[in-house]
Amino acid sequence: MTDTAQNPGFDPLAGVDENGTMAAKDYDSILLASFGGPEGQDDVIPFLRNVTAGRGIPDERLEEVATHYRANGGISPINEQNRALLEALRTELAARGIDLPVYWGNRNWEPYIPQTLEQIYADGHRKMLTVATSAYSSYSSCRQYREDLGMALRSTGLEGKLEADKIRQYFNHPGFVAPFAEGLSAGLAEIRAELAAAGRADGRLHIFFATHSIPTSDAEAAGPRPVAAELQEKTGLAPGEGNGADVYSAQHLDVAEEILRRVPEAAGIEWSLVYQSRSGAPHVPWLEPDINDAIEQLAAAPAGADENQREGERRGERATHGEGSDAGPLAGVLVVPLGFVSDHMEVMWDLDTEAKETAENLGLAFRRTPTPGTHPAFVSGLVDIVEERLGRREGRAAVGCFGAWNDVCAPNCCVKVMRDGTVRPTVAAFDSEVGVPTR
Ligand SMILES: CC1=C(CCC(=O)O)c2cc3nc(cc4[nH]c(cc5[nH]c(cc1n2)c(C)c5CCC(=O)O)c(CCC(=O)O)c4C)C(CCC(=O)O)=C3C
Ligand SMILES: [Fe+2]
Repeated sequence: MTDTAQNPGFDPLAGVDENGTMAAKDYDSILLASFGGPEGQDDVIPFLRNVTAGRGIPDERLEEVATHYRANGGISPINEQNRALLEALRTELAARGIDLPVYWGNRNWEPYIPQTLEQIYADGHRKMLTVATSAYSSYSSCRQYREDLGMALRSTGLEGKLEADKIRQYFNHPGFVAPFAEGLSAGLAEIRAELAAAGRADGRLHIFFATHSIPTSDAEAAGPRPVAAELQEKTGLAPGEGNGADVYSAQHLDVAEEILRRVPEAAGIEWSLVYQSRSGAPHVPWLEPDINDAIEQLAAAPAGADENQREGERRGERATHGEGSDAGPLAGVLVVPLGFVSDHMEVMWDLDTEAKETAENLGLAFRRTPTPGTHPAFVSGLVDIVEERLGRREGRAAVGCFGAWNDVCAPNCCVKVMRDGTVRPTVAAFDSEVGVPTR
C-alpha cells in the first residue's frame, strides 16, 4: 500500500479504516490551502502562467481571462476572502478553546504552499491538517490539493518529517449547505418582489445551480470508482454528460436537492445543474451545458417543450427538474453558485457579469445568491470537521445521500496522468507518495 521507506518518520496511513476514515490525531497546526490570485496588474500574466502550466489552455483564453482580472485592477478578490476566512477560523477555534495556529498557502500565488510548509516546520510543528477552499471531488478540487502538498513535501525536503493530512471534501456538510439555502430563500423573495413591481408577479422562474465545468475525463476519474459505477447503474447513463452519472456532478445534484429541501418556498420551481468557466481547447469535451447557453435555450423554448426538458424526462428528470415550466414564458433566473466557496473571480465575472448580461439581454430578471464566504455556519462547519479529526467530536455530520466523504482517498481517486506519463506524489490517499508511471 504505502511506501513507508520514503516516509521514515511515520506511517501516514496509521489508523485508517477501509472506508478511508482516519483515526483522530493530535494535530499541531492547520493549513488553509487555496487557489491564490494576483494582487496587482503585474501579477496577472505570471499568475495565469502558474495556473495553466502544461495544461494546453489556448492563448486566446488566457488573454480573455486576463481582461477579467485587469478590469478589477489586476486584483483577484480571492486573497482578501481567504484573509477573512483565516481570521474567522482563528476566532472560531479560539472560541472553542482549540489552540492551533492557522497558516495560509496557495497553489498559484504567494504565499505558496511550499514556503508555508517550511514556515510550519520551522515553527516546530510536525502534524498538520489541511483545510482546502474546495468542497467537491475532482482533480482540480481535491486531488490537485493533495498533489500540491505531496510535491511541496518533496521540493522542501520535508517528506517524512512533516505529517500532512487533509480534511474530507465537505460539499455535503450541513455548514456548507446552510448558507446556500439561506441565500436561495432570500434571493427568491427578492426576485419575486422585483417581478411583482414590474407587474409580472406570476412570472415563471428557473433556478440554475452553477458550478465550475471540468473536462469530462476529469469528471469520469472523480471520486472512488465503485461509487461512480453505482451511479451509472442507477441512472443508466454514461458519465461525463453533466447528467449526474459522474461523481462530481452527482455530488452537486445531491447538494442542490438538499438546498431545495431546506427552502420550501422553492417547491415547484424548475431547476437544473449548469456549468461555467470552461477553459480547455474546443476539441476537448468539458461538462455541459454552459450556463449562458442554458439561459438562452430556456428563454427561447416554449415552456415545457425544450430540448433540455425532453432530455430530462428521458433521463429520469436529471437535466431539468420541477413543475413550474407550464406557467408561461420565462421571467427570471436565480443562480445558486453551489460549486464555490467564496465570491472570487469565477463568480464575479462569469456569473455576475457574463451570465447576468445574457439574462438581461433576454429581458429576464437575474439574481445570484451568495457563496458561503465567512458565513458563521460555514466557518463553524469547518471547525466541526477539524474537531472530528482531533477526536473532539462524535459522529461525522453529512446531509444528502452519500454520507460523510472519506478523509483518505481511494487509489487513483481523481487521478490525472501528466503529459510525461507520470502521476504526481500526493498525500491523504491509500496510494500516497507514489510518483511513478501508472499507465
Ligand atoms: C473545479 C474548479 C474549481 C472549483 C473548485 C475550487 O475552488 O478549487 C476552480 C476554481 C477556481 N479557478 C480559478 C481560476 C482559474 N481557473 C483556471 C482554469 C481551470 N480551472 C479548473 C477547474 C476549477 N477551478 C480547470 C479544470 C481549469 C483548466 C486548467 C487546469 O486544469 O488548471 C484558470 C486559467 C484560465 C482559465 O482558463 O480560466 C484560472 C485563472 C479560481 C481563482 C479565482 C480568482 O482569482 O478569484 C478559482 C477559485
Ligand atoms: Fe479525490
